[in-house]
Amino acid sequence: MTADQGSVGAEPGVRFRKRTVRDLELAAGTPVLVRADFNVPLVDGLITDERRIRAALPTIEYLREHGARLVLCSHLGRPKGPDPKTSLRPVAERLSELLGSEVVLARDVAGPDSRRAVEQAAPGDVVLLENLRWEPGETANDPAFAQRLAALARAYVNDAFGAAHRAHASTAGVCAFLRPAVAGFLLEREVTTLERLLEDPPRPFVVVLGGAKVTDKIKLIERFLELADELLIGGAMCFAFFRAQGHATGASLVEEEGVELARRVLERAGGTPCELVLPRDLVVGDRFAADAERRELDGVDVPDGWMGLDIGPQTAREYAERVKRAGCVFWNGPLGAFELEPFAVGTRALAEAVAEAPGRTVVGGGDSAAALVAFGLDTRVDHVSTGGGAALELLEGRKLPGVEALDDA
Ligand SMILES: Nc1ncnc2c1ncn2[C@@H]1O[C@H](COP(=O)(O)OP(=O)(O)O)[C@@H](O)[C@H]1O
Ligand SMILES: O=C(OP(=O)(O)O)[C@H](O)COP(=O)(O)O
Repeated sequence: MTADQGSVGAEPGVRFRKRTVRDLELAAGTPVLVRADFNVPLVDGLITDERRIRAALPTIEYLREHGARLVLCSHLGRPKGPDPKTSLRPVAERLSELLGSEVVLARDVAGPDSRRAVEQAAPGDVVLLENLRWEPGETANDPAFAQRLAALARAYVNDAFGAAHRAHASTAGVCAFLRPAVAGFLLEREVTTLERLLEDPPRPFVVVLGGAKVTDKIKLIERFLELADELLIGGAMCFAFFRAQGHATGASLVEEEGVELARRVLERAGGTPCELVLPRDLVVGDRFAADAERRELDGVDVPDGWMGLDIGPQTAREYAERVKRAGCVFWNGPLGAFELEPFAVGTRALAEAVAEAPGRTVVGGGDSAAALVAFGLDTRVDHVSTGGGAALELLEGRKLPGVEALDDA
């Protein structure tokens, strides 16, 4: 419906169990270590999607206004050690522009240059450490590295929702050495928005799941069969269901391991309050390519030599209608091979329906968020999560180490 990416605070009606930046008592110049998720996509050194940087601004601005010295840190990519290609310099430059003041990029990760930069910073200044993953102690959650990070500041704020499912030195280990340890506004918003889907969703609650693999999403499917009113399935994942039902799947991407899981889901769905909905028609191609021959099938039996690459027009219309009637919609995973223009129609129709839906709309990160951005519709959804894996783990009911480590409210 409308964008709330800039809004801060817990989702109304949901209590956040952790202390937040609002609970910090900050004297002028207090150094605060802020873990953000600036893991943004880069092409030739240029940031192609800056939503994660913008989403961190409310916490950064709040701390600056309260006179803190900010010590920002993040990972970028999965480097095995220091590598200029994964430097946070492009992030420091973009953040400087967005804040309208210089962000000093330290040359190391909590080493002598970081310490010097923090010492020289004035109240309201921002220092960004280099890529946390240049240090092996980060992913190993090494206490010695966590202690080095902690020594840079007198309070810790975690605002890195996208990395909250990682038990790393900067997301979890550091809290053993640095208190208070509180959540930033983004982390609070993400957790409470997603938890509300599990606790008290406006009804009817319609969930749309797509993507490649049933095995990736099986826990989510099982959870939503108990919680949602309607569960609409799309993407290559539906071929495991069709195979389990005995339909021909041609050359479609079928995950063998997923077929048995899909069979179990189909058996269980009858005994739940949720309506499980599969596509009624499909678009097929003669190969996985943008210039493939494209055909619309009136049904779901895929002929030999063809592969299902999108939901068909009847299914797209039906899913759009269900989404528009929903009190609340959660969408994760594209409904077809949306990177290939001829097979993006179903995913685009769903994205448009989510944008137009009058109910509450929440989109998980990953490819569905990328699709929304590509279609220019991301600002018309109530909440687009900045986390892919983190959002799914939270919705599966798993505890996020980056949240658990913080001070209880
Ligand atoms: N019918 C299909 N055939 C082949 N690939 C598909 C099909 N539907 C979706 N995909 C692919 O699935 C990928 C996304 O799957 P996944 O990573 O599970 O989603 P997400 O990142 O949203 O969780 C996309 O690259 C998309 O091209
Ligand atoms: O981009 C991220 O994950 P996501 O693609 O699941 O949203 C996070 O920054 C976590 O990165 P990681 O999966 O390398 O730990």
